[in-house]
Order: sequence, then structure tokens, then C-alpha cells
Amino acid sequence: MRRIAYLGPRGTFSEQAALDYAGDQSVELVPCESLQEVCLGVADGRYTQGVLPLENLIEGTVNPVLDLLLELPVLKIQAEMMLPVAHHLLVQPGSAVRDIRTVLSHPQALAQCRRYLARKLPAAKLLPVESTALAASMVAGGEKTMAAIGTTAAAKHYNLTTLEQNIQDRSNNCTRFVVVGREDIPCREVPCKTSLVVSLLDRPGALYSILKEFAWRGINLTRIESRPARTCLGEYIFFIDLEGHLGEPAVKEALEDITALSRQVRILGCYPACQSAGCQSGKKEETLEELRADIDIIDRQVIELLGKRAKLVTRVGELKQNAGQVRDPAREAQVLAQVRRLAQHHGLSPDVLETVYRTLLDYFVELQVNQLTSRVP
Ligand SMILES: O=C(O)C(=O)C[C@]1(C(=O)O)C=C[C@@H](O)C=C1
Repeated sequence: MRRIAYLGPRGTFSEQAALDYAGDQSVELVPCESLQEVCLGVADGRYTQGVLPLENLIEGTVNPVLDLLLELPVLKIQAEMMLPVAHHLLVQPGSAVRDIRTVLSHPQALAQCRRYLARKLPAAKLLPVESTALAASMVAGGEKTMAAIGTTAAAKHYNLTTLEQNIQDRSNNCTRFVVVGREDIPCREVPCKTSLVVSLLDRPGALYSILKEFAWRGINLTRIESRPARTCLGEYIFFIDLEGHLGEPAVKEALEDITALSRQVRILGCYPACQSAGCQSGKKEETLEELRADIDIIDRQVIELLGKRAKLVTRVGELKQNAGQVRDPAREAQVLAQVRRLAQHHGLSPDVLETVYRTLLDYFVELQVNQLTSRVP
């Protein structure tokens, strides 16, 4: 039987996510003591899959999960889920708000209820523990002065009373969970998401050079997050989630290009995209402004590349002795032949592109002539 691990004990949001994922399939759900235990167990084959909280609407990324995904390259993301997250203040029966001296929960849950805690329990000591359900079990076996922040399921499991409901800072709070396993599951559904880890080269504009590959192809990024590479201070690894399937030509090409531009690119997974609560998803109607903004990006890149070309032409100019040597008709014929070929390949008019390039070549020749005539003998 398939074994699906989650951060336990019983009554955590992870258990809820695992139950949602399992649906009516017959699987064994295994509560683990830590996220590390979930990941190690999947990596070494004790569990078929693991359910991990990845990012929260209020608190953002769950960094330990990113670090575990980095440390265990065998793990692949196979699915994602969005779970609405409502936190409740749980106490032993008979306790009141005025009795509470300590509030226990997972650090993420404490952070997601920051405003409530500051307003209602400003003097209480906040005690982070491994999970919301562990906090509930500790309250059940502890003092009357303790409270836990946790789920309705945890209240039921540990016979606690819910003193206050929905204490999270935002009513639309939700957490994105991912399911990890050891193999890639071919994603046949649409819309799809692809997750990557990119290790950049240490040079100016390295991140920009990666991002522009997605931008000009119109690939939408849903998340970009950095984590220290742990090799030397200042080196970072980027986690990127994008809308699209690995098999789509634009995504495939972008990945080929960023692989050439980076130290390392690892594909964490390609899986069906889940609709985000309260957020629009799917393909939007394109507006005139959006299309023009995309054209502006391309124009910026074209000019940037022409700037780079001009620098190379200037270096060629340094090798030439005098203005009489500048124009090289044979080389220009080669350049123009390639331009015509590429124009054809990209569905553009070879004649129009040749005209554009003849104008550019005249300009580059002029640059070299000026360079040579202003050279100090
Ligand atoms: O290849 C050279 O010799 C260059 O100077 C570069 C370049 C070009 O812009 O491509 C410019 C002028 C020459 O007529 C031929 C080519």
C-alpha cells in the first residue's frame, strides 16, 4: 500500500492536506515528527510520498522545506494543493483568556496570528514547537495557563476547548502544500506549473539574464525565492516556479537558454497547477498595454544586444591598421547571408532584414572609421 508521510501528530494542517490529497484512494497516512523526517523517509523509500507546506499567504515561504528540497535532489514535486488555513485558540476545558500565560504553536502559525496575539495576549510567552498539533497535545497534558494555536481537528483529537476562532491576521489565509516523491509523474493536465532551482554564475546581471529569458517569451513566474548557497557568503540559489509545462516549446527553449547562462539548473517537478484561493488563475485576456509592455522588453533587449555588437566591432577595429581596411565586402556578404537565413527561419522578410542590416553595417563601418581616424599615432 502507498504510504504518504506528513508532519504530525494527528490534527495538523499537513494531515488535512494529506487527507485532501489522498481523497478516496486507499493509502496509509503516516504522521512524522518533523519535516526533515518526512523528506528523509521519502528519499530513502520508507514512504511513497510526503506532503510539505511550502508557502503561506501571510508568512511566505517555509524556508526549512526549501533547504530540504536542496539537500535531497532525489525529491521531485509531483503535485500542489492550496489549503485554507484558519487558526483557533485552543485551551483546556474551563480555561479563559485571562488565565493564559503561554501560547504554543508552530512558528508559522504564531507568525500568522501576530496581530491577534499582540492585541489580546500581549503579555503571553510565545513558545514555538514542531507543529500545531504537537502544541495542542502539550496543552492537553500541561497547565491551565497554556494555550495552543491549531486546527478544529486538533481540538477534537486532544479534547480541547476552542476559546476563539479564526485568529489568523487575514481571513483568506491559505497555505500551498506540495507532494514530493522519488520520480517525475508526467503531467498531462493543464494548466501546469514547473518548479526549478537555479544556481547563478557570479557576474553582474546574472539574475536579470535568467529572468529576461522568461519575460520575453511571456512565461509567467508565480514565485521566485532565494536561499543561501552555503558555499560562501553572498552566493544564492533561486527557487523559481513558472506557469507552463516542460514540454511547451517556450518553456523548453527558456530552460535550454538559462541552463547555458547558469552554473546549474535542476528541475524540481512539473505538475498540475492548483487554483489559488481568492486569486485569478488561468490565461487572462491580453490587453493592449500588456502587449506593448512585452514589445518594450524585446526592444530593450534588441538595443542591448546591438550595444554588445558595437563593442565587439570596436575590438575588431583595434586590430585594423587604417581606415582603408575597415570595409570587408566578403565578411559583409557572410553576415548578410546569415541574416537572410535567420530571417526566413523566424518567419521574417529576408529583404527587409537585409535592408536593416545594410544600414547597421554602414553605421558599424562608420564607428570603426571614426575610431581609426581618432587613434593617436
Ligand atoms: O568583421 C569585421 O571586419 C568588422 O569590422 C565587423 C563588420 C560587422 O559589423 O559585422 C563591420 C565592417 C566590415 O565591413 C565587416 C563586418
